[in-house]
Amino acid sequence: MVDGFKITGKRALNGVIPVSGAKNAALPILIGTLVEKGEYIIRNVPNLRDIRVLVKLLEDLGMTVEQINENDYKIINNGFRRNEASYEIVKKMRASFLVMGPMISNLNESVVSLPGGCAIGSRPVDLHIKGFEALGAEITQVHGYIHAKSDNLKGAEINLKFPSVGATENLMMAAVKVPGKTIIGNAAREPEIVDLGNFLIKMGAKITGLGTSSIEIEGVEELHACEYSVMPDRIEAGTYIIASIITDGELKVKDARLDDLGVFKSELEDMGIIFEYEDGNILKINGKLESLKPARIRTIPHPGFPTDMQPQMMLLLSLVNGTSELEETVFENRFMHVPEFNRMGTDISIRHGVAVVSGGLPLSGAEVMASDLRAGAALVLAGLAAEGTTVVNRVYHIDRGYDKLEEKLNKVGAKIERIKLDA
Ligand SMILES: CC(=O)N[C@H]1[C@@H](OP(=O)(O)OP(=O)(O)OC[C@H]2O[C@@H](n3ccc(=O)[nH]c3=O)[C@H](O)[C@@H]2O)O[C@H](CO)[C@@H](O)[C@@H]1O
Ligand SMILES: C=C(OP(=O)(O)O)C(=O)O
Repeated sequence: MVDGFKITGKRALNGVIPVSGAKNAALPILIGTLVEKGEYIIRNVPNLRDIRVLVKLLEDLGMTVEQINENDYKIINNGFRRNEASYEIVKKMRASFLVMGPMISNLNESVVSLPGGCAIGSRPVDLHIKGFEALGAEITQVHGYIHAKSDNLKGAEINLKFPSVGATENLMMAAVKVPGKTIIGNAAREPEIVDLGNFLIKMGAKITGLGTSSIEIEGVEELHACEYSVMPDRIEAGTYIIASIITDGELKVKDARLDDLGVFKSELEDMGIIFEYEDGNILKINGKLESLKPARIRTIPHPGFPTDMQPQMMLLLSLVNGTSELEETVFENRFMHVPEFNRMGTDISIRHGVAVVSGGLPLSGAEVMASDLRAGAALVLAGLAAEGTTVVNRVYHIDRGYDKLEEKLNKVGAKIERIKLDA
């Protein structure tokens, strides 16, 4: 049996929904505590399945992890206990592969399992590996594991073929203690990279160019532990912004930083949404679903439209009158939600990597299946907007990345019940 959500649709949502710490910043920052010995306090960590998996991995590598209260962790790094990150843990979460950067910088030899693909794409790690090699690591691959010898690293100029978020983060963590200057060209510019970089700078790292496509790192011999608070989750915020638009009532979102969402803000404004901040950090979202215009959007790395908002955006577009188009350019297989949406009454077809959405049809509740994290979140949104009852199966995908999703939505008027279902 697995957990599912039973959602009663068409309820008005009112009040303020809070945004938790960002999964995609908390994961690399917690992994960043492997870079140097000491006692760290990491605050605003979301309560997620992925965080629990990572804590197991950090403990397995020798760290002492104490959850001092719901969202704050103390991590004591007294050095690595072992030099291998096993498949058993890495297979559960791709971000675990980011331990390789700190391992390479601290251990002469290390072994990390290859993460494997997932529903949205094959997701290779060749760019991470090429970068480590440029820093002087000797890499071999045996039985699904990457073995690295890294006793003689030095700064290098690395040009990424694609601005990979994970490769940029892994290479930053590998390079901060490597002698000499490392330049990461065509680096990812996502806000989570900036958050990780600021954490490393707080530890004493010398990094410039964060948020640009050229990151320069001047290696230092030693860093020090620090206290750090993780940024708010921009994808969670975007998901609740869409929840607000597609439901009746006046749902506001607390700690939604629109600037972190790249062109998401201007795309919604072009469709007819007007954003307004109240009391500094409460976002009010104005605009009637019936009067919004359709859109043509393509996902591209930040500051382009975020791929992690694509399924939720598609759901919104399916409720807007007219024909919209959504092109996915970051992951080759991120349209698994389309047949599930269509089971609920949407008219979406995929032509050459572009989803063509004939919007404005009413949704009716159905039994649907989450294939991955954001597809799952988008199906919950569909359930909120649909007539009748929707049952979303396999919500373990959603639990990976949304802190208390049903609890937060129920507090503002939704009716979502966690139930047990056959997988
Ligand atoms: C934990 C985390 O932060 N996850 C985010 C991170 O994933 P992740 O770090 O895995 O995403 P990347 O930016 O690395 O991947 C983007 C694209 O590059 C390809 N690629 C990547 C690395 C590589 O070595 N070779 C290669 O070909 C991938 O297959 C994918 O098609 O950024 C993605 C893109 O914004 C987001 O959707 C994920 O939510
Ligand atoms: C794809 C995502 O995450 P991950 O890289 O952890 O699979 C996501 O957050 O939407």
